[in-house]
Amino acid sequence: MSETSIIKLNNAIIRQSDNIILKDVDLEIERGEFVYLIGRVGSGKSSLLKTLYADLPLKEGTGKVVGYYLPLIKNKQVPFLRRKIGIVFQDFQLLTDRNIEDNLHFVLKATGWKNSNDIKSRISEVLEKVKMSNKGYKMPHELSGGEQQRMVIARALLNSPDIILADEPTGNLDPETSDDLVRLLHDISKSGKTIVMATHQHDLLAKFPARVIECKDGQLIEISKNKAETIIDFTESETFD
Ligand SMILES: Nc1ncnc2c1ncn2[C@@H]1O[C@H](COP(=O)(O)OP(=O)(O)OP(=O)(O)O)[C@@H](O)[C@H]1O
Repeated sequence: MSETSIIKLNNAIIRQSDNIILKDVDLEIERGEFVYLIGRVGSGKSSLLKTLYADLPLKEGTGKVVGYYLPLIKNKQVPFLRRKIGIVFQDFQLLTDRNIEDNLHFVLKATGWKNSNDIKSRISEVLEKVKMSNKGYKMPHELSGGEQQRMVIARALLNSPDIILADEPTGNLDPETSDDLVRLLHDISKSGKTIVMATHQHDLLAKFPARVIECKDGQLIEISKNKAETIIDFTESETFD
């Protein structure tokens, strides 16, 4: 693992139940990289992300994520790995019975924060990072889809993770709101965080170029290693519904 790589899988096989979803998986991602993960429905994007946060066990091949060796990770280590990884899904999973600040407070308490001043200032820091400082008092249902997703990102940032794994984070958003959210994720990555984002929205790849990896026919394929190559028009090459 190079000194700067934060995710590394070698010769990995990813299964769901007994079925092989991806094989011969070699993947190395550097600290601060932004990576799009594309591929058809059912091609294995979510399974790969789940492997990275140890929701799917890695039993074949090797893999290391933020210093944790996945094949031998113990159940009690998983929460510590997850603190270094912020997870953002398509469906916002804010607690609907409390306002945003209380949602964030709940997570900090659950992850060991005790001092109420520290908690308060961390909440304002993350709200500021997602440009939602003035909306912390709102209930989730009082926010738009894009705003809720920003709050989910704020929550993912609470414990200063090294990596953000985003699975279709723009899936429920209109195009303009999607652009804003992806712009935000790119800004976050510029601050040194690694972002892996699964998406079907290929227009985003051209608008906000970055490395692209595709899950295809049971394998991971490097489509473009660097930003410049991303300017390919993916929308014309294939439709990934
Ligand atoms: N819990 C599970 N048990 C068994 N098979 C599963 C499970 N979850 C996913 N699969 C199967 O694994 C394959 C890969 O699914 P996965 O969700 O990783 O694909 P994906 O690329 O993320 O798809 P999508 O674009 O629809 O989110 C699919 O064939 C799916 O049916």
